[in-house]
Amino acid sequence: MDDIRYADRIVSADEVKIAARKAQVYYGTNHALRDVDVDILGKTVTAFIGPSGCGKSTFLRCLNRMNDTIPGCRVEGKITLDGQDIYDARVDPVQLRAKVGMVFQKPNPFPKSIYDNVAYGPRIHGLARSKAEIDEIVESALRRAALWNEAKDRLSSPGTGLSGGQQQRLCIARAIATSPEVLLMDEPCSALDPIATAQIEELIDELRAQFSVVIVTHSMQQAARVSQRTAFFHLGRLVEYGETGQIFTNPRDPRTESYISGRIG
Ligand SMILES: Nc1ncnc2c1ncn2[C@@H]1O[C@H](COP(=O)(O)OP(=O)(O)OP(=O)(O)O)[C@@H](O)[C@H]1O
Repeated sequence: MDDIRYADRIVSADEVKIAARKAQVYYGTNHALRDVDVDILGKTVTAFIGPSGCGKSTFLRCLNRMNDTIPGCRVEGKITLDGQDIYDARVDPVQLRAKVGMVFQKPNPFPKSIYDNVAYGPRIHGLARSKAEIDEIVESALRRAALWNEAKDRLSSPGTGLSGGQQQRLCIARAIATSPEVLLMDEPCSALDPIATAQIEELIDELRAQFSVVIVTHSMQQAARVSQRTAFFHLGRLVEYGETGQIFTNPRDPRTESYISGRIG
């Protein structure tokens, strides 16, 4: 892949983790997302912002083929992970989702113990040969999700018994237990209070040392706090994509300017 020339800098093809070219999404006859071209970089937090219904979550779900599970939804164009077409018939979506994990808006732990929530992925993907190895993965994922201290004495208690913020960190631990390369987060803090939100934001910043993180958020303050790159979507199109500081202080497109100054949205 050739290097990519942006207005603000040249990005080496090695830095690109996920690339989309002319991505389209249809829900039946509704052409919800049009001609999206974007390069998501490795070890970077990328925020997707834009008014309600502009297609942020739809595009996020393209990146690990979660749209496959929606009846009537069709994706066209090309999306690659490390240069490999993720929509190729040979790609197993379950394996893909182990590499491109996802955390949803509402914490959704399985009705299982805290331990089993985290051990689930490594077990189904055969990532451990012994109980001791699974124990290690569970501890390490809970530590990285900043939940170990609160959970270590109650690993066999139900995950659903945790507070909302703890449940969301459990879902992050579950997603990172399979050692993904990319973590997709769809408004991960919208159901949380300010303290839990701050904990998740701190965690996102730490996770970027290991993963590419893509976060959909309605909060421009959150996008400005946690991300290095921001993509602004409007009416099913990617209008502008660049360094977060530039998007918020010096947007190039008038639609981005209107949105960040509160005139549309
Ligand atoms: N499961 C679905 N079935 C049918 N249409 C859908 C589905 N999900 C989204 N859409 C449509 O696709 C378009 C984009 O929606 P999407 O949820 O991706 O936007 P969004 O920017 O994430 O919105 P919000 O910020 O409100 O979550 C909308 O027209 C929406 O009605």
